[in-house]
Amino acid sequence: MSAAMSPVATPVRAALPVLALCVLMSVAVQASMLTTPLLTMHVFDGVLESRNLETLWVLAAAMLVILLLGGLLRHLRAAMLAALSERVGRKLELRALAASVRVALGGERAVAGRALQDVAELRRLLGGTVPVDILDLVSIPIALVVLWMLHPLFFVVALVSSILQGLIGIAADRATRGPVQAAAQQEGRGRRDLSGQLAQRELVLGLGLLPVILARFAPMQSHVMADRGVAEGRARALSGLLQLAVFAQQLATVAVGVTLLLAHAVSPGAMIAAATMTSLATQPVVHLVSHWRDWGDGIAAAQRLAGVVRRGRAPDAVPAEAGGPPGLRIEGLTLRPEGRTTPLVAGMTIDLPPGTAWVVAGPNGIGKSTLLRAVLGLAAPEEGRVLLDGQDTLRSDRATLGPRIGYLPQEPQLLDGSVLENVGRFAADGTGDVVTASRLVGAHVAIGRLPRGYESLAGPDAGLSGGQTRLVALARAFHGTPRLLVLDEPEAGLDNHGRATLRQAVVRARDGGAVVLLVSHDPAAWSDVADGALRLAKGGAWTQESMA
Ligand SMILES: Nc1ncnc2c1ncn2[C@@H]1O[C@H](COP(=O)(O)OP(=O)(O)OP(=O)(O)O)[C@@H](O)[C@H]1O
Repeated sequence: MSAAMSPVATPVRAALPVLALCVLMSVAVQASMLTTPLLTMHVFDGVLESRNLETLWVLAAAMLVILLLGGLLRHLRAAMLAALSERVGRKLELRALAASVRVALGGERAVAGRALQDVAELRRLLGGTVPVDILDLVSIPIALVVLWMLHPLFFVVALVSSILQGLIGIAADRATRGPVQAAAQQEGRGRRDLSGQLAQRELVLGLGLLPVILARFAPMQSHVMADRGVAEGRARALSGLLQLAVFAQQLATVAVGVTLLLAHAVSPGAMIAAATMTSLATQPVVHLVSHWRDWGDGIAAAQRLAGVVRRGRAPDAVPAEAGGPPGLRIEGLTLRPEGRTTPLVAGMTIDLPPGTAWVVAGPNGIGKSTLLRAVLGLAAPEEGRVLLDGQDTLRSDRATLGPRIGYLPQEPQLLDGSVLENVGRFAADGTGDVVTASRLVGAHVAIGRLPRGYESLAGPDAGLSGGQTRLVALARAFHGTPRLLVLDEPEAGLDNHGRATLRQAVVRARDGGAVVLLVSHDPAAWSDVADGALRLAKGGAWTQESMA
């Protein structure tokens, strides 16, 4: 398996012992199936000649027992493969989700949904008939050995046919994979665009945009159908070719058998056994080719997942630097998001000690929010690093760093759960802390007015107003005693009283030893609270100004 597939290969590697057992079971299952033609041969050659019915019954009973055992093993193997696919699927799901959340930071918001669909696709593939068919391919070498023992010419016919069928299988993969992948990509893109646009339901209906959006979706769907049609056509043609190859093999085996029989080189039983064995051994190849769509979609899903997991790999966490400066150190930071020629921030180096507050200022679109995200370790810089109390925020264990940070994004959102859980960051206890944080930012009264107070539901579909959402999110930012408080335009939507309360909350956090960084379009209004301003300008220029 290639390096690109390694994120998928790793959980599969962990399952190797079980897979090895499944291979052994497959050998036994196939051997049991291939025993039948051999016993039939004995019936033909031995029983018919000796007319000994007792031998016939013994052979029949032996055949029955072997077939029953084979069936039992087949059943056991199916159960083991199902459990294995479930386990691999669960591991993949967690990896894919964690990675897709990190990929989504770069702006690909729908990536998590797609990744989950891909895991489901892969689960279907692993839990379906394809792994069984692949394992059953062991029938081919077993049959080849037995055919060699019956007569080398049977072996040659089977070998040539197996190679031919294998080549047809590979051709089927090559011919169908491209169009299947193209169709899946188009479909994914189209669905993402459509669901993104339809999420703005009021806008879409209000402005009468639905017909336009659906009209744009239709041609994309027909491209998908066309790609799938091409793949289906090719697969049908190759499947027909495969059937032909199987018939040709059976005919060749019978022809060789009759020739050898006439030359007294084999017995009639051996000829029948060779023909039956040949068709049994080719069954898994025929199945694999006829299930082209399953493995085509599955492989495409695995490749997409591998891409997401690779792109979303968390940077290796490094321990905090012993003797690192307390507070926030921004060291040689250059930010240049993908696709930009000029940096948003160039070579920023500053120390912001604990117990200080700073306003980040600059015109619209200059890079203020991006700087805050880089400080939090959410956006990777082109150069430089950010240390919070000596801990690199990008290369850190987020579960440890998270509780030390308070963050109000520019467009705050709440997660599905109660207001209490949202403010308290889903910690098991700490109602007191939640109320303290809510009081501090002036959210307590507004929360009290909600139908179920702190137990009211929050989250995207809970129906909280924009103002209520901002207040709850502000309380969440101040919850606990964050060492770093990052607030992106915290005054937005607040009235004069709200602003005054927010100011007091910032003073409390600052005096409690936090470093506060806040974006404001009116830095002068913070002059009595902030120690200074970081001003961003065009081309990555920046200045640090004192407000004292
Ligand atoms: N991940 C990214 N990929 C590409 N471009 C990005 C990325 N992140 C930010 N940008 C671009 O960087 C620029 C600065 O955006 P940012 O939101 O940081 O500005 P801002 O100063 O906070 O703006 P505003 O005051 O309007 O909120 C924008 O042009 C934005 O499109």
